[in-house]
Amino acid sequence: MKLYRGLVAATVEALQDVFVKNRQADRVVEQLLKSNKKWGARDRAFIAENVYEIVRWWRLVKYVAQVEKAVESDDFWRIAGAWQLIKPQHLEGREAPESLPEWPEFEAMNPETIAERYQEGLQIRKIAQSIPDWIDVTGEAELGEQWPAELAALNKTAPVVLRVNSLKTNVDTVREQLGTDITEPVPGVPQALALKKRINVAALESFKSGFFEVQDAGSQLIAPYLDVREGVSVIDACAGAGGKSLHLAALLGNSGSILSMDIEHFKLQELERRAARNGVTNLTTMHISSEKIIESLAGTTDRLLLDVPCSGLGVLRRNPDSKWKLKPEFLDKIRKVQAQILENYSKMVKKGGKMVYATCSILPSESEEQVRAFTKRHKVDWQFVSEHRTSPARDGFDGFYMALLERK
Ligand SMILES: C[S@@+](CC[C@H](N)C(=O)[O-])C[C@H]1O[C@@H](n2cnc3c(N)ncnc32)[C@H](O)[C@@H]1O
Repeated sequence: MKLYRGLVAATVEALQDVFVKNRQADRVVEQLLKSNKKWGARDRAFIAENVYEIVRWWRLVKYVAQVEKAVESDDFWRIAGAWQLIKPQHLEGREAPESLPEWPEFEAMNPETIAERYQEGLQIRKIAQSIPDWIDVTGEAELGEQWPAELAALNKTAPVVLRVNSLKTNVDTVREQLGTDITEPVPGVPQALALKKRINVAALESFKSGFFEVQDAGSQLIAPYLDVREGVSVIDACAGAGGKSLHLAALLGNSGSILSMDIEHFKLQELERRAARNGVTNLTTMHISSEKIIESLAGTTDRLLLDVPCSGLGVLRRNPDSKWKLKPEFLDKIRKVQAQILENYSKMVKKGGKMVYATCSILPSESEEQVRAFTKRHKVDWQFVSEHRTSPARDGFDGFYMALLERK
């Protein structure tokens, strides 16, 4: 395989944006690819793949390239070069150049030292699995023996999964449209279709017509967990851009009502666009501009979804850069926010109504323990019904937690 200087330079530029300018990897790649119309499909795939792979394996590649702290352009070139050399051993089916081109940036690089450093790095879990010390310590403390398997699974590339929109079509029709050779059903997740081959789904007419949304299979288990029945009222209080609100609307067949709320107004605007595309007619949005809004809705809803903000440690497969950006202080802070949301927002549920508390975290401290603490404080008015976890290691889904509670 031949390395092209322009493509490696583009990869280096993107990595600098992610690690020096602290920008989000998916935005950086999207913008970069838009900026050069001359790149063909293979060039684009090279840049996107290499940027995401290096971001995912950042600690390991830095170790191999002997870069302590990547600051200068030279550091990033060395990292990109080292990745080219270790990639075929590290990931199945990846091509690599036989040796690095004789570019000035690669002059001081010795392939033998790189191979030795790679073998050394593999002996140390936090380097081999490319994870910051504090996350490794937290994961082990909270998950014990299960941590190494989850950690390894979180470093795999996530599959693209679609949720077929039952308001407009059905799974068989979408399968036929996209091709039975590139789609497969996901056992236990009735509206899900996994893609066997990566395609640009957003460009498809069937996507633009609202026949499906992109949503991980684990995430697709959350809306059904709320046990909605035709005609009920639902509040989705941390609705974001509405992945689960849209699913709830489909489960309700547009009956009843859905109130989608969030503290970020721009996310609700995106939700409204998606709702229109999906043919949703039973949904309104409300921006949470103050706690008073929550108080004013006390005792008004049959069902409440609290898909709370969290560390995102269950979805690292999709957002590998977040492991480098996440800080322990944020985790402490977000646990307090989760407890407050559970405490204050649960008041919106009617007596006899139900609530789901959900996270996309693999950590019990953001999930099971929050629910245990809440039900302990609310023995009189809340009943724990059930809980479920999806596991990247066990199911191949993202790591979600969901608990169902009933108000007495
Ligand atoms: C896990 S995301 C929600 C994802 C969304 N439910 C979906 O399915 O696409 C959590 C959301 O909670 C919102 N949020 C953060 N703090 C909040 C608060 N105090 N009240 C309501 N929403 C909040 C964030 O803006 C974010 O959109």
